[in-house]
Amino acid sequence: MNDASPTAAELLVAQPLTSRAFAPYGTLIAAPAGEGRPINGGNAQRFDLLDDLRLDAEGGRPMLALFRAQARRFPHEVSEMERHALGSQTFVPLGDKRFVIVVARAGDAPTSARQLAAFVTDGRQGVVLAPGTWHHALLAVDAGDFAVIERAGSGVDCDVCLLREPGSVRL
Ligand SMILES: NC(=O)N[C@@H](O)C(=O)O
Ligand code: NI
Repeated sequence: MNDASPTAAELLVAQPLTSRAFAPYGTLIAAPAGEGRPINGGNAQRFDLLDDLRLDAEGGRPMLALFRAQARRFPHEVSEMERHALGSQTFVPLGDKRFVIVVARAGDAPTSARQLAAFVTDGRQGVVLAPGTWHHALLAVDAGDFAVIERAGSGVDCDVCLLREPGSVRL
């Protein structure tokens, strides 16, 4: 008889998103401090943020999508993760909209929620998920629109894994 007590389901606590903590999974997007480069006769400032979005592998093309997300209820179940092996996926809130991002490093599929990390944005931050980073589908804290930039190609670039040991994530 197996006398090992069943392990309690992992409850992930979403940590404030920082560049350093998110580095294994991708890139944090935030408006830089200070002034941008004056453009348009000084009527605007330009901030060049990223020029390495990985979107063209195997004939891929950049896709700009709009996700009109409903607010999720937290704690939220985490039992299914996905990855886009051929391209990055970028999420940028339109307006002050927080979201939770649950991730695992690219590579072998995670099997347990214990292998995951969870972050919550400050409402203005966005993220670029590096190609192959395992992640939960968008978990909006605040309902609203998100600009999403990803690779569009001939096939569907989305591998899904079901966690043998699921968990949940809370704010
Ligand atoms: N399904 C879809 O387009 N969205 C996911 O890739 C996601 O990460 O939210
Ligand atoms: Ni995705």
